[in-house]
Amino acid sequence: MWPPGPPCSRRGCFNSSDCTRGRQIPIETDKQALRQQYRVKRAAILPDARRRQEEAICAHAQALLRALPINGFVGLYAAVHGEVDLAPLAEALLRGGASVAFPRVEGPAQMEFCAVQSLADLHSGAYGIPAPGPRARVVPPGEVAVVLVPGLAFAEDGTRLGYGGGFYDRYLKRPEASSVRRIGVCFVEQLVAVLPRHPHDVRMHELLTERGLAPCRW
Ligand SMILES: Nc1nc2c(c(=O)[nH]1)N(C=O)[C@@H](CNc1ccc(C(=O)N[C@@H](CCC(=O)O)C(=O)O)cc1)CN2
Ligand SMILES: Nc1ncnc2c1ncn2[C@@H]1O[C@H](COP(=O)(O)OP(=O)(O)OP(=O)(O)O)[C@@H](O)[C@H]1O
Repeated sequence: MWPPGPPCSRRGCFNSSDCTRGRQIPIETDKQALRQQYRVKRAAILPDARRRQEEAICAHAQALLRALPINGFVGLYAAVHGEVDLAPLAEALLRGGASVAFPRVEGPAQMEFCAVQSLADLHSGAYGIPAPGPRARVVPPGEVAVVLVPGLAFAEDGTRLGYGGGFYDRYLKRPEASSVRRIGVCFVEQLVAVLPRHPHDVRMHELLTERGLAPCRW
């Protein structure tokens, strides 16, 4: 910056007043800025590339789930706001007779996974997201074998940035959910080296992108 503005207020720092060295940025502000940044990044993926990437992600997921002896439910999600659309995977799993569950927001702080037999069982729910209706059976977390988790961004260590409701964190922190295999799902554009992490943030075991499944290093 020229001419130089007022000096940085930090003692011993000779930079100008827009210097960010040594400033304690609150973690929430940081997350909000990152949410906006990754919403924009995800929206910038062109339709053709997105279709190819989603096809690859669904194919990797299907191969993975076919190879697993799954006794229990696969927790999916109904994509919104440009999340990776797993509908073809959901259709294939349901056709193959797998037990499939989708999240339903139960209140300001709680989410449950509920059993569905068909994608037609999903109706507009909280936040306008398609969700199982009120009569759908709640699957106890202990019966959920694996959950595919959407996010705005994921870090290499499995830290996830969601929309800020804390629903997945609260769900996955429940002691009955401790054995659920947690797989974050995103496009490679949403991968980041590090993300801010709160003590309540529950990390993913693996990340699934169009490149395949990668374990998270904790
Ligand atoms: N597909 C999907 N289903 C899901 C979630 C999710 O992240 N994705 N959830 C995960 O927790 C739960 C719903 N949680 C949500 C929490 C906050 C907002 C929210 O505040 N949305 C903003 C806009 C977000 C954006 O445009 O990026 C809003 O409505 O103003 C939405 C959903 C359950 N179902
Ligand atoms: N286990 C928990 N117990 C109590 N509060 C929690 C817990 N997990 C998250 N929260 C609350 O939820 C809020 C949002 O958390 P965070 O910013 O990590 O959301 P997110 O993971 O991005 O959102 P989402 O899971 O809905 O996509 C936090 O400010 C925190 O108060």
